[in-house]
Amino acid sequence: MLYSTVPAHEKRAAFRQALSSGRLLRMPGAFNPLSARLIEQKGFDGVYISGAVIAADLGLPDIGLTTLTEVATRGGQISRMTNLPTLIDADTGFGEPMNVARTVQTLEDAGVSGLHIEDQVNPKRCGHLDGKAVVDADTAVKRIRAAVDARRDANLLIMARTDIRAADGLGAAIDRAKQLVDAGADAIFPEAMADLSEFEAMRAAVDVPMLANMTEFGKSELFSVSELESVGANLVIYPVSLLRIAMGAAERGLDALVAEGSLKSEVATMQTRARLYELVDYAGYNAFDSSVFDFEVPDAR
Ligand SMILES: C[C@](O)(C(=O)O)[C@H](CC(=O)O)C(=O)O
Ligand SMILES: [Mg+2]
Repeated sequence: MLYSTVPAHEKRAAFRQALSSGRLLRMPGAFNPLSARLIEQKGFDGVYISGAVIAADLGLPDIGLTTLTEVATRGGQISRMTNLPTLIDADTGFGEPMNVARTVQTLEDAGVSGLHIEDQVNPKRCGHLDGKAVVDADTAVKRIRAAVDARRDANLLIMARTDIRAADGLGAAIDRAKQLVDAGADAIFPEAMADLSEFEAMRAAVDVPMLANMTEFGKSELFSVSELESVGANLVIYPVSLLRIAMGAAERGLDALVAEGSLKSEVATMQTRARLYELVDYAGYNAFDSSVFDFEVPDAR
């Protein structure tokens, strides 16, 4: 009822432990707090909170327009709805290294389990688009050092993302990843790897957990869980997938309403009222106050 029952520091400790297990952790992106509950019920290992989704949700492109306050608010809303660890996209850290420090503390207060900071210039863009530019190594390293020094819970995972692969190739990505790990990054997010062998090369180069980004319509092929396991990835995100699925369904539903004058034909594919009530735990609230749920719910699954 109401919120997650696991405090943030325990989720962070559990996340650290899971990452060291050698198992590939699967973290779909939640597009709202409710979808985080679905991700948890389906048995996933964690919840990703995507910057692209936060921006898209507000009707904005993913070019660094969202503010730290907006991102932290969403991070808190999602984190408090799930017992799973959450990993949030902190983009470039919202400014200079001192801003990065504030970003880390603000996101830590929001209850996330980890965050990633990337080495793109401001304004940033989606990592799977052409024409990205990255900052020099010194600036990238300063961002990570500031992030690591700012956290108060030693288990808050600071992940360094590098976007340099698209501009300067795999060799540069490996060099950059090593520098970021030396600067204190707990994990690495090599963005826009071209194929499995690139993940494998990155894996061999650094000895911290490595993330694979399986975003659709991007630069990377959509590798399966077992393929990613075989190259030593520790974590896989499906950052925008649930939003794409939901928006695809919404668009088809609206087309049907226009064409048919009613949504009758769509009802079979909708989440039922009963399932929604199960997900938001009406029964739990009723145990607290029996007047909450004293009605019949039609259409049980
Ligand atoms: C992971 C990512 O940073 C995100 O914001 O979810 C995006 C995803 C996307 O735009 O497909 C990225 O890869 O840059
Ligand atoms: Mg992003």
